[in-house]
Amino acid sequence: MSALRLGTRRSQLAMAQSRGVAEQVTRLTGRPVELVEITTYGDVSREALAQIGGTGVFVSALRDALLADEIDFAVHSLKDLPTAQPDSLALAAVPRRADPRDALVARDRLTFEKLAVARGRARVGTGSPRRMAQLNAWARALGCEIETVAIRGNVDTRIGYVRDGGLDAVVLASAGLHRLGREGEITDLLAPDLVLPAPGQGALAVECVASNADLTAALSALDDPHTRVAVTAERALLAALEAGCSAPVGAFADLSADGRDITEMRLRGAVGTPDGSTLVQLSTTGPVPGSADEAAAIGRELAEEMLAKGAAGLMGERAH
Ligand SMILES: NCc1[nH]cc(CCC(=O)O)c1CC(=O)O
Repeated sequence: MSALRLGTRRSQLAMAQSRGVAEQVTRLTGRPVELVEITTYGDVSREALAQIGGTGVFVSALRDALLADEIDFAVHSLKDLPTAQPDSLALAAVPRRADPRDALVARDRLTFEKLAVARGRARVGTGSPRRMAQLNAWARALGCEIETVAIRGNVDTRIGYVRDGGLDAVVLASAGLHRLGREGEITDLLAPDLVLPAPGQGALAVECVASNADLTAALSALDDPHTRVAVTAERALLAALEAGCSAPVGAFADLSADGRDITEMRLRGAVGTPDGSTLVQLSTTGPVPGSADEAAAIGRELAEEMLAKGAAGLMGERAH
């Protein structure tokens, strides 16, 4: 059988994610998979992610390769995927989500609280307005101030800022550190009560052309329906706020189990100013939605409530 061509970015994280999905595809479908490396604008640009638009920069080159039939399928970090799905491409699978939380990598193995109170204005590296807003709000609640410093670069580069003493800490997605085998660097996992992750954080998206029904069906073997429902609600919230992945929006849907059965979904959303002076945070709990459409409706409803509480004014420039 001919190998399926899996397009992947060249970064260590993308390669790790793609290798993991390739193994799963081979295990579940019996088809061999070969990796095809693609360079994206997000990988070569030195501009701050927020300035080049954030939404979609890592994704569009892989999608172009799909539509040009240079590859058969692609794996994206779901949080980097624009909320509008093009008709020509199918989101064939959302595999079971890894840890959705943000992780702190701090000097002297400090937690966020210890770091924030340890000295005046701890320097915390993150380029994400969402993380800035919530970390600054948390510091304010502790009666301290931190200095958030915009950084970019791969995981090694970011951790390097702490190693060389330039920063007191950096914040990264726990899932990414786990996928790279760097989870030992984590000194604190940030509770979603205090720092809501980005919509879709920790989840992957497996995409192929919509016209390839056989491949779409084969890849759907990797789909985790609970993860799909949760991230659908989170992304619908983001879309209804008309915000992009570089907006200061956090969203997290957790499904709670009653014994073996998953019965309830709680969706939380947050939007704030990067300085943390204002934060709108709302949540809703109800029965687990029975379909993606129902999940999306819950996300949109919560977004409407957030907008009614002033969320729009907190998002600054609308991304796309
Ligand atoms: N924006 C870059 C990005 N996209 C996905 C991840 C991590 C893995 C994930 O969230 O699934 C990261 C790095 C980070 O936020 O630390």
